[in-house]
Amino acid sequence: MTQAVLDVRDVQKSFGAVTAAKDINVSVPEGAVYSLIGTNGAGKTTFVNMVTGYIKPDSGVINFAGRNITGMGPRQITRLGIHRSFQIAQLCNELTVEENMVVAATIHKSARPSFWRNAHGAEARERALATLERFRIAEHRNRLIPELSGGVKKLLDIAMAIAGQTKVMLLDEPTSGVAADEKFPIMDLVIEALRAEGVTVIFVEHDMDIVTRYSDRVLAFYDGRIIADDAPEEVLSDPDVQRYVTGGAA
Ligand SMILES: Nc1ncnc2c1ncn2[C@@H]1O[C@H](COP(=O)(O)OP(=O)(O)OP(=O)(O)O)[C@@H](O)[C@H]1O
Repeated sequence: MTQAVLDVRDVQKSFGAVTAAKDINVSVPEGAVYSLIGTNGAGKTTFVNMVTGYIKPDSGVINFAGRNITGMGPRQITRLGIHRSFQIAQLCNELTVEENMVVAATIHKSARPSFWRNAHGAEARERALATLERFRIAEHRNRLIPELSGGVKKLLDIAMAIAGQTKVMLLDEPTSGVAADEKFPIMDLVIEALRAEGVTVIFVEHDMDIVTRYSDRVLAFYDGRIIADDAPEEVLSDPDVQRYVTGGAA
C-alpha cells in the first residue's frame, strides 16, 4: 500500500459561529492527484489554509510525511515540501521568464543543505532551463511576464514552485485565467510534469470536466464537512454531491 504523504485527522476550525471545518479526515497517498470541490463557502480554502499553515486548526492533527505539522507557519511548511500556488500567478513582471525561474531555483537552493549552497550559479540556471523545458515553455524564456498568455503564466508559476523539493503541491483553481481552449493542454502538461516529479497534487476546481479528467480522487466539501471522498465517477454520481455541490454549483 502506498504511504500517506498527508494525513489529516479530526480537524475542526470555526470562525465565530461559522464552522468552516468539521470532522475533517483525509489521507492522501504519495503521488496521488486529488481535487477539492464544493460551492462557495463550503470549506475548501480553509482546508488548504490549514494544510499550508496559513490558519491553525482549533483541534485535530495534520501529519506530513510522518511529521506533525499542526500549527507550523507557512514558511516552515513550505520549507518541508508543501507548496501552494495561488489563482493569480506570483511572478515578477520586470523579469523575463528565465530570470523568474532562476530566482526561484536560487531561492530554493539556499534552503537546501550545504552541498547545494556551494553549487555554482550556473547550476541554478541549468536547472531553471531544464524545468522550463519540462513544462514546454523554454521558447518563452526571454519574454517579460506581461507579454505571456494566461496559460504560460500558469505553467511558469507551477514550474517555479517545483524548483524546490516540493512533495505536495496545492493548486487553487489551476485553470482560472486560462483561455477555454488552453485548459486541457495546460492541465495535461501540469499534471504530467508533476506526476513525473512524483509530486502529490491537491487542486481546488469548479470545472467538473477538469476534475473528472485529472483527479485520482475527489473530496466534496459541503458546509465545512467532507461529504464524499472517492474516485471522480463515484463522487460525481453521489446524490448528495449532485444535490449540494454540482447541482448548486455556480
Ligand atoms: N478568515 C475568516 N474569517 C471569518 N470567516 C471565514 C474566514 N475564512 C473562511 N471563513 C468562512 O468559513 C466558511 C468556509 O469558507 P472557505 O473560504 O473555506 O470556503 P471555500 O469552499 O473555499 O469557498 P470559495 O469557493 O468561495 O473559495 C465560509 O462560511 C467563510 O465565510
